[in-house]
Parts: sequence; C-alpha cells; structure tokens
Amino acid sequence: MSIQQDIAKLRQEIQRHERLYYVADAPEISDQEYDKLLQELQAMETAHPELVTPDSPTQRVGGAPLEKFASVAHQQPLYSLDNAFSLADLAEFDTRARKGLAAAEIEYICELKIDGLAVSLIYEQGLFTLGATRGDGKKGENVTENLKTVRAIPLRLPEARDIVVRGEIYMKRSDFQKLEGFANPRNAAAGSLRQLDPKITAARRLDMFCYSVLAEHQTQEEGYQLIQKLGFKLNPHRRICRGLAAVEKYIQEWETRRRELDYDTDGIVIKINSIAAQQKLGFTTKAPRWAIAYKYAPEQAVTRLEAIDIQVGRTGALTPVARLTPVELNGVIVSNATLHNADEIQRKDVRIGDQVLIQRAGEVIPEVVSVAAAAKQWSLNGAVIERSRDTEATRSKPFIFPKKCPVCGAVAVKDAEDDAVWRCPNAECPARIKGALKHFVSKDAADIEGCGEQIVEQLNKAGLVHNPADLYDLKYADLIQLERMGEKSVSNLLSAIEKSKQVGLARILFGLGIRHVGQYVAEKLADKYQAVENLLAAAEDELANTDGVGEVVARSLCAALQTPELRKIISRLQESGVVLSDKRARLSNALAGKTFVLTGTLPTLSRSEAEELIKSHGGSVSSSVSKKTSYVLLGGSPGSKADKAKKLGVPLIDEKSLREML
Ligand SMILES: NC(=O)c1ccc[n+]([C@@H]2O[C@H](COP(=O)([O-])OP(=O)(O)OC[C@H]3O[C@@H](n4cnc5c(N)ncnc54)[C@H](O)[C@@H]3O)[C@@H](O)[C@H]2O)c1
Ligand SMILES: [Zn+2]
Repeated sequence: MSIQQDIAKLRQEIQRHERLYYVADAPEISDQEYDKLLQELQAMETAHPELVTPDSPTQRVGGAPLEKFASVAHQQPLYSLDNAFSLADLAEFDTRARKGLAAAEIEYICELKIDGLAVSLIYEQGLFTLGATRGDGKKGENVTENLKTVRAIPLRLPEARDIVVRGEIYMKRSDFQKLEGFANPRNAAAGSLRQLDPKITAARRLDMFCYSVLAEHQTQEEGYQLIQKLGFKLNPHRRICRGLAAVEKYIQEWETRRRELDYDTDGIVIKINSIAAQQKLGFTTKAPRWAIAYKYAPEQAVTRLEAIDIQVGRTGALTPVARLTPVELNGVIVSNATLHNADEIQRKDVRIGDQVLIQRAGEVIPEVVSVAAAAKQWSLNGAVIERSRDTEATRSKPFIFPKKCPVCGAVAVKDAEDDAVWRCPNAECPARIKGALKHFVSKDAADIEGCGEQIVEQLNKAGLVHNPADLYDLKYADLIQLERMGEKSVSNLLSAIEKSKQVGLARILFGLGIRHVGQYVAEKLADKYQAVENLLAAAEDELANTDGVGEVVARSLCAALQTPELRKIISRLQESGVVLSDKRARLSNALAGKTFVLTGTLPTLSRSEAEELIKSHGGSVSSSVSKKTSYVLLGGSPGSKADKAKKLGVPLIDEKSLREML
C-alpha cells in the first residue's frame, strides 16, 4: 500500500471514532487509544506535509453537531488544545513560546483539565440567552434549555452586560455512581446534556467549571476573577506558575492529588497568562498556540481475568464486573475492574481466562482495556507480553451474558431495543430490594447515619427490613439480638432513624427511588405540592406541568404512585411519624432571625448543603448583601459580596464558625 493510502485509511478510522465519540456519545476505544491513532497520523503527516488535507482530523476540531438540535454558529470558534504527552513535549512548547515572545521566562496559569464537554454561554444585558456545545468548533448545538437546568450556570447576572463565557460541563463522580449504564462520567455528561427533554438533563445534575471569557482584561486570571464576581463557578485549584519548573511542579503535585477530587480530570491545561502574549501567538487551525494540555499517562497493568460476576443494581441493571488475579496498579492492589455492559464484553471479546490489560485513567475504578488475543502483544514498562489465548493450557471461554437475573432468576429485559443495559424486571428481586434500601438510607435521601451497607444487609437478612417503612418499626429488642450490635450501636442507630423522620418530603421522595425522580425533580415536586397527600391526588397532566417535570417523568411517577405497594409504604411512613410535608425539618433555633449571604467555595459543604443547614436551624439565606444581613459566610475565592460586606460592616464568618454557632 502507498503511504497515501495508509494515511487515508488511518484518517477514516479516526473519523469513525470521532463520530462515535462526539456524535453518538458511544466511544468504542479509550481516549488513550484514540490519542495514539491521532499521534500516528500526525507523525505521518509531518513526514509528508504535501499529503495534509484540510479535512484531516489533525486540522479540525471535534465532531459534527447532532441534527436533533438547532445548529448555532459560534461568534468565535471553540478550539481544541494541543497535547503534551511528556515533560519533553512540554519543554518544547515552552521553548517555542519563549522564542515567539522573545521572553526569557513565561508566566503561565495551570489548571486542571476537566474531563467533560465544552460549552459556550452567551449573555445579553445580563440575561442568559444562548448556550451551545462546541460541535465542530465553528458550529455547535443549541442546548440552551438543557443548560438552564445546570445550577452552576447563572440565569441572570448582577450586571446588565453582554458577555460570552466558556467552560466545561461535567458530572461529579458521586452523581455518576448513582446512574447506571454509562461508561464514564464524561460520557454520562455528554449524553445527559444532549437530551431532547430538558427534564431528564435536570435529573442528572450536571455541573460546570468556566475557563474562558471573551471580554476586556489583561490576563487570563483577571478574566477569571471577573466572571467569578459575576457568579460563575471556577475551579479553585488553578495556579499562576512562573517558568517551566513551576509548571512541572504543579503537574507532579496533581498527578496523585487529582484522585481525591469528586470529578474526573485527564490532565493539566497550561495557558500563558498575559492576554497580549496570547494575541501575539494566536491560533493554528485547530488550537491556540498559547496553551497546551499535558496528559497524564494512564496507569496500566496486565493480569488474568478469573471470572465475570454480574451485579444487580437497585434499578435492576445487570453490570458485569471482572474478577482479576490481584495486581498492583500504582501502589494499590486491584482485584476488580468494570466491564460496563454486555456490548462492551462482546466488542472487546473479553473471555474468562484471558490475560487482560487494565488501566485507570482519570477515574477511580479501573477498566479492562483489551485482551491479549486482540492486541497481538503489548509492551508495558519495557516487558513484552505475548498473546496467550489460543494455547491448549490457557484456552479461554467466551462469556455468555446471562439471560436471567443471577439473583432471582427473572428473565432479563431491555428498556429499549438499542439500550446497552439488561435489567432484572422483578421488583421483589432481593438484590434490588437491598439496593433500594441502601439508596433510601443514603446521605442525599433519608440520611440515616451509621446505617451503612453492612447494616442494611444484616437487617434485610434477618428478615427485619424489607422496605423503607420497615426501618421505622425497628425495636431495641430486635436489634440487640443481631451480631456485632452492642447497646451503644443499637441506640445510635435508633436515634439516627428517629432523626431521619425530619428530613422532609423532598428527600424521602428521592429516597423512594421512583424511576426518573432524582433529587432535582423531588425538590420541585415538594416545592409545588408541599404535602404528600396533594401529590398523591395530582393527575398526570398536572404533574407534567410542574417546573422541572416533563411528560416522561410524570408518566412514570403517576404509575408508581398508583401502585398499592408504594401507597402502603407511604401511609406506613406517615403512621410512623415521618414528616411527608415540605416543612423543613427544624433541628434547632440557633440561627432564628439571622440572615446569611453565601460567597465563595466552602471547604466541606456545597452551597445548597450550607443553605439547607442554615435553614434547618431557623436561619434564612439571601442572595445579596445589605445592612440587614447578619453574616456573610465566606469560602475560598469569594466574589464581590465579600467586599460589599466589608464596606457595610457585616461580619464575615467561615464554615467552622458557622458550625460553632450550631
Ligand atoms: N475514545 C474515542 O474514540 C475518542 C474520539 C475522539 C476524541 N476523544 C478524546 O477527546 C479528546 C480530544 O478532543 P478535544 O478536541 O476535546 O481535545 P481535548 O479534550 O484534548 O482538549 C480540549 C478541551 O479541553 C477541555 N478543557 C477542560 N478543562 C479545560 C481548561 N481548564 N481549560 C481549557 N480547556 C479545558 C475543553 O472542553 C476543550 O475543548 C481527547 O481526550 C480524546 O482522547 C476520544
Ligand atoms: Zn433479580
């Protein structure tokens, strides 16, 4: 084959993966595999510059916009970023930039590279009027209605100005774990943002960090401070680094620290801080010359796949998990890896007994990347691993995805033909019951402290708890007989259960695990209906008219509320004294009569948690500082509210002092 044909073939292959990734939100290969293909193409084109075409993946950004949304032309293109896969690549970038700017040392700003998808937000006279995905960089999809459900996006700014802000939409790991069926949080974020029904987007709780603003300012950091003051959310971990050595230090520091974050990152973005310098260097067809993305190498290891277990979640989703011969992956012994779903197993042709390559990129749970039979050989840290499948001694067996739920034996079903996830449809399935109980007691729902996975299992196994209502019938005499339960733990558990009666309608509604009723929808319903009786009496079309609830949600909710099982549980909860009205649980009156204004990021509480905490102790929360404000609760990188408070002499307190007041 000629080099020309080789290049054409590789381009086609890359373009196919781009369509799968950007358009279908269903990548077939990992990002690292994709990056490798792109690097290969880049190397071939560098050797044969005459063969570069304008439509080559090395020359253009992203994927085509989906047709189901209206297309939006970006006023200024949304670029991609060039990559550095090593410190040597980075040094080259620094040298080039210093030459271009005739500078001895450059002031950079280093940021985490959030693994989500880029969007552009347009404000006119302070009003959020248009939000679009990046698309192919020049044209994106109009997803304004969906973006309006993202709480981190202000709908109106404190000033009536025209401004364009860009950033990354992402899904928190903790929220991703509550979902089933997506490969990773990025995928889930992209799939959630590109829903035709904004109510579904709302239920998924997306978040956003901003990283660019088209406005007048001298430095990148100044731009950030400007938009932070306007109420946008910025990642707090950015840092100004003077010179290459400082950048390298930042990169090293975050290599491990990023694991502690509640969101995936796939590298570090290094930008030149001065806007004048940025303008001087400009852009290539694909990316700015004044910024680069440093990508961390994924941690990989090779081991044997011993078995594939099927886990059954609370919604019945059957998730395959690989049991591995324990192996060390960057200091941690790993014995499980996710296989996502049946289609993934088939696509990768993963078989029991295979040597498998596992890796952990930004995420917490490692995944199976490929099997030895598919990649003829791998070289890993210098060692070459040969394929092993077909010798007599290591013959591996294809995995046949079970047609039945492995726990209860019910025949598995799919919600839709093209759905990748098989589900157990049996509401009485023990695995689903346990999953549902764990969900009910969890932090965002009834928040029964100390009632972890083990206790739930124990209570269920002992035949004491079958559904949420049973929890409130538990007696001291029942619990004290359980293994490992002393007097102290029994009374702690009982008082935690007692306390949970006051969490209010929204959380209990969420905790009941009704399909499509996430935290957001539950809050909207509680707001509108105030008491569970009103909700039970509501007709489907009335429910569908609720802010935040659409037809799909209303139908599933209405059907669920009609079932005698759920009605019974609700009435039993009520009889037990569980508050099923929106009256916020009053924990104390410590803050009665006090008004708080929140600004900046708090160390341990999210903004809504802080509001909740203040209200539950009798305080109130207001959005702007005035003479009537009692306290301004101050977090990291605060906005203009802090300045205003100082001017008016309103006391500033931190999270710790708030807790002390309680
Ligand atoms: N698996 C596949 O089949 C497949 C296919 C295509 C693309 N991909 C992956 O998609 C990515 C390439 O696409 P890309 O063009 O979006 O490039 P990129 O993700 O490497 O870099 C550009 C993007 O980084 C994001 N970003 C995150 N934090 C940022 C910050 N602080 N400042 C600026 N930007 C920030 C922005 O969305 C920006 O558009 C790669 O990770 C690639 O592996 C994978
Ligand atoms: Zn089952």
